[in-house]
Order: sequence, then C-alpha cells, then structure tokens
Amino acid sequence: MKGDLISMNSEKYKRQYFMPPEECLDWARKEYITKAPDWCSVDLRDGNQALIIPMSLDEKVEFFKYLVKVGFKEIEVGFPAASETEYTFLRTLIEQDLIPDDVTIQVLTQAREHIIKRTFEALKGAKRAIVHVYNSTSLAQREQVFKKSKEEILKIATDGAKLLKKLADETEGNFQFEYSPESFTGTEVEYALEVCNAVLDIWKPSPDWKVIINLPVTVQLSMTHVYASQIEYMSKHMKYRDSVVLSIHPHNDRGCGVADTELALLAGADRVEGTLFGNGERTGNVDIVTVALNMYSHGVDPNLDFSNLPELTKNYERLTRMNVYERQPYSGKLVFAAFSGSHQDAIAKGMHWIDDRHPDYWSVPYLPIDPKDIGREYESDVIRINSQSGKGGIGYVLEENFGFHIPGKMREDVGYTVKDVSDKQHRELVPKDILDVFKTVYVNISSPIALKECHFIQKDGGIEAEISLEKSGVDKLYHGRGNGRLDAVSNALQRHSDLDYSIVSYQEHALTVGSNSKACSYVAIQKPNGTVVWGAGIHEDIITASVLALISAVNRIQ
Ligand SMILES: CC(=O)SCCNC(=O)CCNC(=O)[C@H](O)C(C)(C)COP(=O)(O)OP(=O)(O)OC[C@H]1O[C@@H](n2cnc3c(N)ncnc32)[C@H](O)[C@@H]1OP(=O)(O)O
Ligand SMILES: CC(C)C(=O)C(=O)O
Ligand SMILES: [Mg+2]
Repeated sequence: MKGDLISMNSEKYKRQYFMPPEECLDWARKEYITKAPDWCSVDLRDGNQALIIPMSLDEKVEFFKYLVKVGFKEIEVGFPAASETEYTFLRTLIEQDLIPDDVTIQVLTQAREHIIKRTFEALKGAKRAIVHVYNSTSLAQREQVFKKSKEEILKIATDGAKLLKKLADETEGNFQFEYSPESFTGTEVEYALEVCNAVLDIWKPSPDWKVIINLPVTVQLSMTHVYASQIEYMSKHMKYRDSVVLSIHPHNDRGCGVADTELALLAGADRVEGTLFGNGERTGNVDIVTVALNMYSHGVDPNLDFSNLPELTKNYERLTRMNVYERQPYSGKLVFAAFSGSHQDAIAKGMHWIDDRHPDYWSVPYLPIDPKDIGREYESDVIRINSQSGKGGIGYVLEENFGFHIPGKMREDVGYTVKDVSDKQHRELVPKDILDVFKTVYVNISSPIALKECHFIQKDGGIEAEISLEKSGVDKLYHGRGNGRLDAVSNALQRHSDLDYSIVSYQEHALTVGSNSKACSYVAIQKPNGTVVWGAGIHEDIITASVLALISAVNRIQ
C-alpha cells in the first residue's frame, strides 16, 4: 500500500530492452574467460566527453602516452569534428609522429556527411586508423529524436558506411572501419542485426581486412544475462562473422559494466572498449583495469600492464580532475586494506604460509591478487589499524615494520592495548603510532624501579646476581641466587620487596629491522591471583635485555 509520504512510483517504468528471438545460452555453460580480448581505450573520447572540463591538448598528449605505456594497441583518440582541441590533438599525434608502429588510433564520427568529411580531413597523413561511425537505432531514439522509420534509420547507417568507403578510397592511409548501432541495448535485436548486416554488405570485409562491429551498452537497461544473450545472438547470426571483430562497449548505469563485459566475452565478443577506472558518460564506461585484473586473478594474462597502478591512478586523477573511488576494485585506496581483526589475522597467517612454503601460486585469504603485483604495499595498503583490529594484525605490523616477534600470548595483550588507544582517540593508527604505544607501555619500563647495573657470578652450581636498582631517587644493591641469570635477578627482586610472582614465559630474539645490534626479550610474570603481566626489554646485551623485560613486567604490576 502506498503511503502519503511515498513519492516513488515504479508503475511509471517498464522494461526497455528486447530479448533475442531465440534462446541464446551457450555463454552460460562457459566458466571463465580464457584469453584476453582486443582492448580499445576510449578514455580520450568517451571518457573525455564526460569530464566537467575536457582535457587540454597537452593533457591529452600526456594521457595518450600513459595508455601506450599500459599496452593498449587500439586507442580512440577523439571525435575530431567536435572541437578545435579534438582536431588539433589528432593532427599533433600524426604530425609529431607520436603514434607507435604497433598502436592504431581510432576516431569517432556520427553518420553525417559533413562530420565524416571533417573526420577524414583530420586523418590526413595517418599511416593507420580505425574510423568509427555510429548512428542511434533504438526504438526510443527512432521515435523521439530522429522521428524516422526503421528503413530511414538503416539508411543513415548505410549512407554513412558508403561515405566512409568512398573517402577512405580517396585518402592515403590504411583504414579499418567500425560501425556501432548506438543505443543497441534499447534496439530490437533482430533489427540491430539487420542494420549491422546491411553495413557489412557495403563494406564487404574479409579475413585480411576485418571490420569492427561494436554493440554498445550505450545505456544499461537490463540484467547482465540479457546482454550476454543479445551478444550471442548477434555473434551467431552476423554475416561475414569470420571477418568481423565483434566489439562491446559497456556503460555502467546499473552498476554492471564489468559483469556485462565478462558475460559478453563468454558470449562471443572479441574486443572491449572501455576506460581506465571506468570514467565515462554518466556512471561511466566499463573499467578496463577491473576486467583485466579479474582475468589476471584467474591466471590469464590480460596483455595490459598495471604493475604500477598507484602511479597510473595519480596521473589519471591529475589529468582528468576526477577521483578514483576508495573502493574501486584494485585501484581504490582501501581495496586491499583490512582493518578488522579476523581478516588481519587470516591475512598475516596467509602471508606466512606463502613465505614458509614458497608455493608457486597465490592464495591468501581476503586478497584475491597479490597487491605487490600492481604496485601496492602490504605495509601501508593491507594491514591497517583501528579499533576494529586484532592481535594478529597489530603483531603483523610490529613484526613487518620493526622486527618484533611478539610471543602469541603477549600479542593478545598488546592488541587490546593498541586498539584501545585507537578507540579512545577515534582515529587510525599508523605503524609509528603502534610502535610508540608498544614502547611506552611495555618496553624498558623504568618506573618505579630502574635498572642501574647488574653482575653475575657462577657459584656452587648456580648463578648469583647483584643488581643495582634505583627506586624513588635512591640506589640500592640487591642480591639473589637462581638456576639461571633471570631466575637469580627475579629472586633478588622478590627477596627485597613484597613482590610475589612467578615467571611464566620468557622469549628473546635479535632485532633485525632498524638496529641489527640489539636484542629484544619478552617476559611474562604471574601474580598469585593468576593475573599475567608482560614486559619487554631492548638492549645491546641479551642478558640485560631480559632483565629489563622482567623489570618492565614488575613495574607494570605495581
Ligand atoms: C553515445 C555516445 O557517446 S555518442 C558520442 C557523443 N559525443 C558527442 O556528441 C561529442 C561530440 N559532439 C559534438 O561536438 C557535436 O554534437 C557535433 C559537432 C558532432 C555535432 O554538433 P551539432 O551539429 O551542433 O549538432 P548536435 O550534436 O546537436 O546534433 C543534433 C543533430 O545530429 C543528428 N544526429 C545525432 N547523432 C547522429 C548520428 N549518429 N548520425 C546522424 N545524425 C545524427 C540529430 O538527429 C540532430 O539532427 P537535427 O539537426 O536534424 O535535429
Ligand atoms: C559511440 C558509441 C559507441 C558510444 O559511445 C556508446 O554507445 O556508448
Ligand atoms: Mg559510450
């Protein structure tokens, strides 16, 4: 029942897409994408046309170079008839010989005579180019924008195709053609096929001169399986199929750009047009970084190099004035970050498992790929500490950054201490903060008792300790005897005070990070009521480190 306050009304909507006329579900039986498609970046065209401030000439040149560096072999560089900058950019690429031999540029034009002519003018001197022509074919565009019949819309496409052929014949250069029935997802599938086949009949492609037919998700109107079925239908029924590169161009209106791309590849698509980080009209074009790295995580080489994704992200943000969302797959600042304790624990154990067993494949819980492969750092990107964190993650930070191998039981104690600081201060703690907390609370604690000196002699099969301690500004000597040095010191301490405890844990190791000449010891003492208190000591001398750890624990009792 609709209440007075509800102003949304789903009844005003109906589905605007068209299912293919026969069942097309072969794609559903395929499990994963087994080889990289041909990639075409449309950052400099579709991405650029969606920016608040389109890129300047210099910015486009710089962006083009990054796309080449990433490994794109086809790059849609613009809509040369759109503006002076677009035109000049294309001329700059050609005249300054900025296009590598293994890269083909692509330009977009509407199927309108003067725009196609202007496009060919802009292409003069290009050794090679893909000329991409489009017109809208959807029911909505036919009825509302063009007010033309199906036959008239088909004629726009075929007239455009004829003009491309004519001008390409008259212009020096190696031209490949691409046709897009724009707004394909709102077009009756059989009609889209008829238009594409009519264009192909004009171009008459061959295996040596293939034509690209691009079936865009201009606007995402359906669930992903519908698009997959549409692509499968088009692939099965398209004429000259062996001479056609079947391309897709998903947008992301329903948030399914990546899913559409992946299922369309299963359904027979050969080529993907998209952008870095999913920039593009409205909700964007498909994010090629995500599709490529999804493939990579399945063990398939995407043929694109994202090994320094943080740098690419930074340059992209600078040049487009857009922000990459923190949770954008692979590239977002937080996408490898684990704040929560159980995730951190599993990641830390997984990383040790990888290190210890040296497996030749990656498998770490919560990390679908190795962050290092794309230039991310475990230390700063993965384990991040706040009040949701746990002993595993906090111990991992202290170990990886500062070399402390804190005993398992002590980790729990340190974990609660550290997360409590984050909780009270209501902020994330960086590794240096965590080190500060650890040192302030546990290490070389010298109040109320401070160690001044300590000497040992071996006597009558045991060890005698003489320790000089300062308490309340007064130095005093204490003597004790035990089986070992620590035992002797502990007995000295207990004989001359009202302290009552027993040592229940002792561990030590060399500190290999930061200072390689120091040792760290950890001591746990237990009071008669069962309470366990930990202390740590750091010193050049391993014995002194252990005495400092004991005194730290004793001081923490008081
Ligand atoms: C889905 C996409 O991303 S498609 C790419 C869209 N990108 C852009 O449009 C960016 C660049 N575009 C431009 O700079 C301009 O639109 C231009 C230079 C191409 C054309 O500008 P203008 O001549 O001012 O016309 P405008 O863009 O308003 O186009 C409207 C006319 O083109 C027609 N038209 C639009 N697309 C097409 C097409 N693909 N084929 C044929 N005619 C078309 C419209 O029906 C309309 O015709 P009308 O004048 O008879 O009413
Ligand atoms: C020009 C076409 C391919 C386009 O950008 C779209 O349909 O989204
Ligand atoms: Mg588009």
